Amino acid sequence: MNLPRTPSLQLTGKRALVTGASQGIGFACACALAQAGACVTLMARSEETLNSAVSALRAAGLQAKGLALDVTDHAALKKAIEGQAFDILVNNAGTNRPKPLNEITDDDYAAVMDLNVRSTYFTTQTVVQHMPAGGSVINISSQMGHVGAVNRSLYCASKAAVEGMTKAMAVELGPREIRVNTVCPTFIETPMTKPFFAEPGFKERVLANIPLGRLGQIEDLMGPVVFLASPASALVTGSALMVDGGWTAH
Ligand SMILES: NC(=O)C1=CN([C@@H]2O[C@H](COP(=O)(O)OP(=O)(O)OC[C@H]3O[C@@H](n4cnc5c(N)ncnc54)[C@H](OP(=O)(O)O)[C@@H]3O)[C@@H](O)[C@H]2O)C=CC1
Ligand SMILES: O=C(CO)[C@@H](O)[C@H](O)[C@@H](O)C(=O)O
Repeated sequence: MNLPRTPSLQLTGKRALVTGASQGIGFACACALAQAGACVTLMARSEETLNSAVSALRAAGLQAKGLALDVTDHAALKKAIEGQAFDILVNNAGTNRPKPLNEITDDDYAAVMDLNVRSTYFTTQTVVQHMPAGGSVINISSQMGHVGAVNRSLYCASKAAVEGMTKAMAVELGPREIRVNTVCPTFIETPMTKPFFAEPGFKERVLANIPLGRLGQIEDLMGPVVFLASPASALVTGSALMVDGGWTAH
């Protein structure tokens, strides 16, 4: 009797692009994909931080390239990756400006929506033009795309928009055998969230909502990203993979 076989999690020969990859969650995603065998292009604005990240991967014997670019500048993105095909796209670059609803300005709105929503939308539009069948788009959303939180109306709106575009793009790109999914982390201490963790009582309030009883770590995203990039998730599209310790389960 032939036993069914677990599809491979290996990404050897695959080309991946990760936005916001010089630190935090994006860096962990880039490491995960490279450790699974992919050749990874890491994108971020600061050339210095990006070079350190790329050097760290290369020093570990992994295949990595750097692309110093502002991901909100589509024209520059289009030009930089012209003629290149990627099998995997991780839209990770994102930001947050937590404030009460009545203090959010037009500038806050534009900054958060521009990076979290508009750049995710148009980076995907650009990259999928040359993405082959079997390709995978992974949007780093958040548990906040599924629940509300005080002072997070703008961020929650942006991540809910990412959830919406993910489903619609999954439907539209399905016939080309391109899958589109989100990964939704809970709170993880990174350069973005460090100032929030410094607020008195913040960590305790976060932990009170996580049934598994601990904060996330960047390593918690690595398995989910490799899974969604690989044939192990071949029939998974339009879905949200919660990496939230159970926050949204209650
Ligand atoms: N940390 C957390 O608790 C959680 C984070 N998330 C999401 O994960 C993603 C990453 O978050 P996190 O790692 O914390 O963020 P960080 O701020 O620590 O890292 C952001 C990365 O994105 C890059 N970046 C920022 N703006 C741009 C831009 N305009 N163009 C290109 N690159 C850019 C930064 O480099 P540079 O500044 O040099 O461009 C950096 O590499 C975000 O989408 C966030 O919403 C989701 C849930 C939880
Ligand atoms: O998405 C997140 C948690 O799921 C975090 O990035 C937070 O929203 C953080 O940015 C915050 O608002 O404190």
